Amino acid sequence: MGRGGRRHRGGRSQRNQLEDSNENVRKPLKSEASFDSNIHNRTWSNADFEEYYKEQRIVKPEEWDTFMEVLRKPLPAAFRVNSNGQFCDEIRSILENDFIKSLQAEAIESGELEAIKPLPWYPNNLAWHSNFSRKEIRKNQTLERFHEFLKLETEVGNMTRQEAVSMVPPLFLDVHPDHFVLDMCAAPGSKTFQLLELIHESAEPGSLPNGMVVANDVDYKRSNLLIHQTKRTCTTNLMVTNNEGQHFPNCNSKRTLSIASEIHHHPIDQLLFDRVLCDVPCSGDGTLRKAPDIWRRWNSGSGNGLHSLQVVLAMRGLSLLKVGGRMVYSTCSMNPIEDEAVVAEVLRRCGCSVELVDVSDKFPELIRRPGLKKWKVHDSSGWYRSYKDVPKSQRDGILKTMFPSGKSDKDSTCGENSNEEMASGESAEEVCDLPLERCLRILPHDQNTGGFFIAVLHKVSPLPVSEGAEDIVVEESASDNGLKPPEKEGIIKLAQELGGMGGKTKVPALQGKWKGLDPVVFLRDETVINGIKTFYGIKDESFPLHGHLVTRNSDTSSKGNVKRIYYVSKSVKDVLELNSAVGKKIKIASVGLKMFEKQSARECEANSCSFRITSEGLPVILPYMTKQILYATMVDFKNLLLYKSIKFPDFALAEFGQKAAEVAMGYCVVVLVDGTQELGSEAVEVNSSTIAIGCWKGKASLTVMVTTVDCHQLHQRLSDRERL
Ligand SMILES: C[S@@+](CC[C@H](N)C(=O)[O-])C[C@H]1O[C@@H](n2cnc3c(N)ncnc32)[C@H](O)[C@@H]1O
Repeated sequence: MGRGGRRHRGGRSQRNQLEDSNENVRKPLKSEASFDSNIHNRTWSNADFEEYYKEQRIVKPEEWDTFMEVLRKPLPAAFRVNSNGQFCDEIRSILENDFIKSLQAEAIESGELEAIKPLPWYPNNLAWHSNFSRKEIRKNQTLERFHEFLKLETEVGNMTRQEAVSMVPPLFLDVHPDHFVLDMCAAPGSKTFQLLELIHESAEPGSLPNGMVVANDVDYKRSNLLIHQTKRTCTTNLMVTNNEGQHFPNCNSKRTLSIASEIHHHPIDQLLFDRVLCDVPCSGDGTLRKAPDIWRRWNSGSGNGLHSLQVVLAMRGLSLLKVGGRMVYSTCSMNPIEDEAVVAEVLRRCGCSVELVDVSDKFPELIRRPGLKKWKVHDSSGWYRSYKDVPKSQRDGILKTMFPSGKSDKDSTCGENSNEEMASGESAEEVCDLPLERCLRILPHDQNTGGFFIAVLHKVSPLPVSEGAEDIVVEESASDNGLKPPEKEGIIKLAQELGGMGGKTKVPALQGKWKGLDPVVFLRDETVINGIKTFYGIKDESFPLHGHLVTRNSDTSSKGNVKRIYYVSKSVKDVLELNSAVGKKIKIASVGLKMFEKQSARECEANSCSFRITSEGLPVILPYMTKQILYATMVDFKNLLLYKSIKFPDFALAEFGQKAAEVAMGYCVVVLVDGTQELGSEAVEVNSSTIAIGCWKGKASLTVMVTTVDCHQLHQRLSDRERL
């Protein structure tokens, strides 16, 4: 059984928010309805924008008109087939063999060559581009079947709508299943979803990868979207946190990773990550085609205002990265102040310890441009070629790190070609001497997408002490905030250094309390754990529950206040165990996979276990269950999906009705047998194609515990299979 299939349930409104939320721009979420009604009143131009990017020469003059023309066109829809989804192959085949052909006529009518096509640079035909915008797909009658297909498969978690360019950063991160990955600014979670897919790649049903993903975002509401979105991956290897990325706390690790820790004789290892995705908040003008309201509010100040936050986020990412690890820095802005200037500053600060990786041979079908080496800085007073031209009055908003040389008038040395004064007294244009051409800029007219910027960084050695937060060990102590004085000083010093760049960086705020979030606690109630094990026939040696179950409620007393129990992988368990003290600083919004949910007392009459298995938990635990399993033929299975509740004598196969009547009251699993399996066999032969649903065995009937939309989708999929 895959992890992505048929377990998505969730309110319509939250789903809409997910789809509508501009994944890249910091702005309030808004409804699609208002987007549609306002779209015609919008101005699809901005003189300042045009002046700015002409001056920055992000495209050649002869390309300018095409660049602007494409920017004013609605963004074509793009979507991904979830690679861990149970029906991944079937869905890809429907796209390749059915929709490519059936939508062709419509494409020709609209003057396009093809209606949908796989993105050539995305592996295994799993990401698709449509030449129709999302609005066209919704409104066009001929596209109705395709729209319904997209809607249903997205709703049940088999597909994800995601901007094509937003799919790029995880690809360059090169994630393996045993990697510890930090997604620093993760919400609403499209890229986290991809990272989880990579972590789970090629895992057998029920086997959990060694790696994990920590998905962090400062915004609590947006984190909830992420939690909702990633639920469909059915992963036990995820921790969602709510910290400021630039102050992401140091955590303890069992691994002995850091050479630095030996050199500095640190008493404990610090948790460092194999991969870091630093997809920072940005001005977002690469998303103009999707969010045309940006035309109206665009100005050069937005990028300038975000530059220092972007630098400190990237620096913290690098300090949390293991030596030998890789970090991808990305924005959906085309602005060099948020892009190349940030990368250049990070490289300057890190010296030889960090390299900008040349990825020009990777994903060659992805059309990209090299990063800029020259750019200027602009504010409401005009253009500056060099920091020394910036009047004192403007130096609060314009920082030296925004310029290609990163130097102020004091530290600029004479004779460097980049800083020679022109005869007129005006500074010469600066040229950055770092290999910024290794960065990638994707422009909308390159391949009919949004705009995006990516830099791939490799950590060669520990960061210089002045920059590396990994050199600051944080341990709990009796002091009020848990920091020993010298270490506290270290953090303050770091913050001051970072703040010294002109940004408004504040000293890390230590969270003594959980600020509205219940603490994560390990479930130690033997009665509950043994009850679950006995009822479902789970053996600790095959699927350990002890130490892997957590709750969000500290009261696990017999009064039974625990309502939901989450299962965490070994990787997440280790991090949680070692950081229960640090946990006061990490705000954990969600951890692991919701595996068991409490039934109401009435539902549990005569039932020895008051916890049912959740839809998202079932694929993970099913291979290890030896009790409460029923095997149904296709007819009875489909009838269950269709009628939702069936009395025991009414099943097509009397033997199945009989078995259903005999199983213990409460939650049970109905597995579809493929004709070769014995109806009465004890253990489930689970493989990636096993189809199973959770049901409730009552006094006289069996009732499915799956949402209507999931039942509908599964019924349709099985009917399609029978037809073929
Ligand atoms: C470009 S969006 C991230 C998109 C996300 N990676 C995805 O693929 O869905 C930037 C995110 O950064 C978050 N953010 C802003 N400031 C932050 C900070 N200081 N630390 C962590 N996250 C921050 C915003 O809430 C926003 O969700």
